[in-house]
Amino acid sequence: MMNVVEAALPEMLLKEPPVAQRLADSKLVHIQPAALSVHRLGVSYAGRPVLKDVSIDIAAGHITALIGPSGCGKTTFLSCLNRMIDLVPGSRVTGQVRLHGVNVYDDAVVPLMLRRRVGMVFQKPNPFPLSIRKNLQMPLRELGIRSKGELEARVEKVLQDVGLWKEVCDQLDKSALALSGGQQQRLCIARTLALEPSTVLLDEPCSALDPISSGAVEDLIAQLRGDYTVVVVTHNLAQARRIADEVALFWVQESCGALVEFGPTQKVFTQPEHRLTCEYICGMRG
Ligand SMILES: Nc1ncnc2c1ncn2[C@@H]1O[C@H](COP(=O)(O)OP(=O)(O)OP(=O)(O)O)[C@@H](O)[C@H]1O
Repeated sequence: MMNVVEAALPEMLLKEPPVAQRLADSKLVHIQPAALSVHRLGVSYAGRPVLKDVSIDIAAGHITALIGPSGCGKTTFLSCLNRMIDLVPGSRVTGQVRLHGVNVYDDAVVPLMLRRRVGMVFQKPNPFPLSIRKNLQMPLRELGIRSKGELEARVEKVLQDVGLWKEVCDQLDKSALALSGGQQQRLCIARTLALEPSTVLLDEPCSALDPISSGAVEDLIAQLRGDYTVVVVTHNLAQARRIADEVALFWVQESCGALVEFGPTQKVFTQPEHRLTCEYICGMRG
């Protein structure tokens, strides 16, 4: 289901209306069932290939988990989806990533605009060293919201959305760094959601947290289903099984990361097609 923001997405990603018009005219912009369509993606760092020939369709509104042993290219894959990879010196990307039909590597796409639509949350919570309120007002101001009343209402809304409002409503002017790790991570997710993304990328969002905080963040991720397209890297297979609609297993093959298996979670965990998947989920490999 497309919301208004997604419907306007291609234009918002592009620098100039004439380019958007040209793409629309050439029928390159059209709605696809997949939110993200990755075709023959390859990545190298300083000439060393680390990911090869990955093709995958990520369904809109679903949660897709990326699993696999350390170094198989999960983070690299994730960072191609919103072009965070552009920030790594010496990185080179080949192939295509299409977001609702738009090639995100098109020259006309503005990476900063893309990253608003495709937000990212990292392993270690990274709130700004500012108050809780300011952490959220900053992205809201980026959206052009200036009215004090609207800013207050939006701050409350995103905190409600991540289940933090009751915990922090009487301490909004306290430093975000004084929150627990789990609260900081939920605040970082709130900060990402404040920019009204269509897609949220999460790179091992629970692995730096204690079990209780991890559970709270996991519950929050599960609640994003339907409203956002979510791609999450996790080493926690039980977590992938609990929250993901689809699972992608990556592996290092011939010294380079590759996609081994991709499919519905239930199928990957109970009837895997590949021996490596079977061995990995049974704990015999990886
Ligand atoms: N900035 C970089 N410069 C050079 N090589 C890199 C860089 N980032 C990652 N790599 C290499 O690319 C390969 C894939 O790394 P990546 O972090 O994507 O794997 P991963 O599956 O996410 O690993 P982990 O589960 O340990 O986080 C590894 O061999 C890694 O050493």
